[in-house]
Amino acid sequence: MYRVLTCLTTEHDWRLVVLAGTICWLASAVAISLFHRARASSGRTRAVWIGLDAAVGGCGIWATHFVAMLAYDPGANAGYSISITSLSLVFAITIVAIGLCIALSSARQSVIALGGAVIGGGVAAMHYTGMAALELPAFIVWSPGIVAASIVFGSLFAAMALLVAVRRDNPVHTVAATGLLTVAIVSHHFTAMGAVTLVPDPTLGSDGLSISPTALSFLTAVAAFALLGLSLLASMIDRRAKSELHQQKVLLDTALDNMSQGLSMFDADGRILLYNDRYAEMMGRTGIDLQGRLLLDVLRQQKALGRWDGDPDQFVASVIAEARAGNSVTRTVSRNGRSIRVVDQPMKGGGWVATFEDITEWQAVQEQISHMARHDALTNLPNRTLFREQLEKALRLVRRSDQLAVLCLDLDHFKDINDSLGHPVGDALLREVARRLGECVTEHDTVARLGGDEFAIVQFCSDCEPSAVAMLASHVVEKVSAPYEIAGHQLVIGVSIGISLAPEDGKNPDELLKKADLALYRAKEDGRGTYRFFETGMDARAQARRLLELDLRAALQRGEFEVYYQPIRDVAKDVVVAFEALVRWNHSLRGMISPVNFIPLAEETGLIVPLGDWVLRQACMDAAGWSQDVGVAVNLSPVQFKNLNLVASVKDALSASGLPAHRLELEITESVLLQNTEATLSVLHELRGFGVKISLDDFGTGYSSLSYLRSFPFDKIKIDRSFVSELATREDSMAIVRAVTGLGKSLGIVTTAEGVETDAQFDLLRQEGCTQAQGYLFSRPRPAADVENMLIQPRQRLIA
Ligand SMILES: Nc1nc2c(ncn2[C@@H]2O[C@H](COP(=O)(O)O[C@H]3[C@@H](O)[C@H](n4cnc5c(=O)[nH]c(N)nc54)O[C@@H]3COP(=O)(O)O)[C@@H](O)[C@H]2O)c(=O)[nH]1
Repeated sequence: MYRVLTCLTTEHDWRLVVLAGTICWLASAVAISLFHRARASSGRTRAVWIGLDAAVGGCGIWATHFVAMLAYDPGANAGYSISITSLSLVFAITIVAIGLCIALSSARQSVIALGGAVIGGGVAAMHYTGMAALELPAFIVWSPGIVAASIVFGSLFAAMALLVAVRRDNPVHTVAATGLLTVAIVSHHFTAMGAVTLVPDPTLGSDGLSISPTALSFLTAVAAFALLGLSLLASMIDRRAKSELHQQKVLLDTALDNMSQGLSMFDADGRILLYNDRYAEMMGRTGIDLQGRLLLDVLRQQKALGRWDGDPDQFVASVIAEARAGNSVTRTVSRNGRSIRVVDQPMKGGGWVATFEDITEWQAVQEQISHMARHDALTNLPNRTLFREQLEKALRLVRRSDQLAVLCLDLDHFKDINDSLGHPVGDALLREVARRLGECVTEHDTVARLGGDEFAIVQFCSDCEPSAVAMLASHVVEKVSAPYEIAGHQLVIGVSIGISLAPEDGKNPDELLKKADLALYRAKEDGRGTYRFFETGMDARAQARRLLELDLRAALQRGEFEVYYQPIRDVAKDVVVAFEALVRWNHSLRGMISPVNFIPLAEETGLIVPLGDWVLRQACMDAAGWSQDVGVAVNLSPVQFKNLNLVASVKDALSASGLPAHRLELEITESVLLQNTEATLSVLHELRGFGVKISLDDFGTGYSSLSYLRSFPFDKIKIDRSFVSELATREDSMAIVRAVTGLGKSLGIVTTAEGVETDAQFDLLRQEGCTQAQGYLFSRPRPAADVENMLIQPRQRLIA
């Protein structure tokens, strides 16, 4: 130890020692920093960092040595062999590289310490080779103990330096590791120098290929500083780039971890490069290490655990092929009862990015929307759209031995129930009808609600009896017609059914529905509450109906209508007190057409409005010219009440004819009061307000006739002829007539019996105190020209 200190204090120039120490510190700082870079990277990048670190470290050690040698005064002129000096540099770089490789090969402390010790060995190898390059007129005698100590110091401190460096890549540890590595090099050098004893020998000297210590040291110092400076700069740039990269990674991780979607990125071989937790969670891959693994391995593992049931090889091969072809693929998979939409988007270089979205709720909403678009909200039955689809499907499947029938259903007089009892009752009734229809069919059949009170059934039946459709239809009629108990009301409703059959009646939905509709129309015409199959003639009837409609429009223009009058007599006085105006159609080709054959069509088409207007004007005009001031009764259709001009039309008819308002009676049926009651009552009050009389026609045939009497102060009740015709034969009819006439008397309302055909009926009506009578007994409806005759010939039947 004393020898080492003596060498340091007496044989070295301190200024150069400080320079050597500075170079050594810088070289150590750069070497530690590059060591950190090498540790933070992998593969080829790591190899580059190791190479650079070895070069910098080796050069640093080498430069330190030769600057320190400049500080050494051996007492004689010295030179350095170029070849051995160069060899010492190669030793320094190579052995430092080996030490670094060892230290970076494992995370174990012992291996890292070994790597550090090898680096210390490299320092020693360089030093003693460098000393061998020294050319002096003397030879060196080495002190073995001190040589050994120098090697131990170098290796020990270098090992410690790496152990500190790997603890953490922060300034404190970096400075500590740098200090330890500096100590390793410096302690080794000066200890080794202490082992030297020079024995003068004038025969020894330079071989002429040596460089002077001053020149070598200067060049070494400059080169070392330049190299170290550049390396330090490279390391700093790298550190900054790494730091930015790290920040970006943190941002990326934050974004990935907070995404509602799952995401994973694969290279061209299907290796997982990146993924977020949501991906692992959605695909049931939590708890397994996914980073850097091949998707194929992951899927095989999942399959082995029973968590994936596909063919991993086939699946991965197809995904890779699609990515290579540059195709974007979307598919929906099911995991843990959830639906996941997966989109594979190809990347440059053959890899792909996969996004995973949980679409379970979205799918449920879509299904709900689709269900709503194809089902009726009230009954949850298929609507018209779905019905057509199912009919089309059934038609595609139908074979020769199958039977396919389309049944169109219409509830009889549903509107009356809906209007009189309110929509909630109507809705409940429709729901109950739907339920009953469901009970009538099999799982092969479809029941649909086409709208309002229209339903339809497709009966699909393989190898069944031809009568199966008829059986179904009559079962439906029976079932639907059974009484209902809804919101405290006892209701009865009938159903009419039209049936078409495939393929005989048609091969497409439109044809079949049209024909079932025609048959339905016939069922209604035939009294409702029944079913009818389509027959060829029905087409012709429909055609005739269409022609009638066209004719009806033209008839108004051509003036083919005529008003007939039927007298209404006062029972007590036995005189005509009014005439009912009844329209007739004097068709140019078909002769006289009864209103029962065209009024319903006129109402359906809206033509009743201009026609009714015309009758009103004509009746007022005719009545104004009669010789006696008797009344004139005009029928108003419910459709006319929907027309906002009704009051104005009545006023116009009166003012145009000059007929006093009190002579005009307007007859309305109960169905008028069923529709939009408030507005209807206000029109009735307005009409009555200027003196027109209002009569309630066909009394007793509706749902709640009595209640209508409370809703409006009618001037007259007309007892329906269905009661009058059975007056003499049915006690209940008699009771009804008695009740109505009694009611009229007590309310001060005139009662008119319609359809009086016999003296017996007339006598009974007189006995019951009925105010007025009308019917064939007195006269059939007659042309206007016969009115005067009817006025002067009381109770005499006029031959029609
Ligand atoms: N909105 C309008 N409706 C009108 C108009 N003109 C007629 N009608 C309605 O058409 C239905 C059929 O009328 P019509 O064939 O004229 O039959 C009337 C009488 O002929 C018939 N009647 C009269 N007495 C008897 C009888 O003794 N026996 C018997 N079998 N039938 C008889 O009754 C019809 C009159 O009924 P009502 O109107 O209820 O008083 C009919 O509903 C007419 O209302 C019109 O211009 N507008």
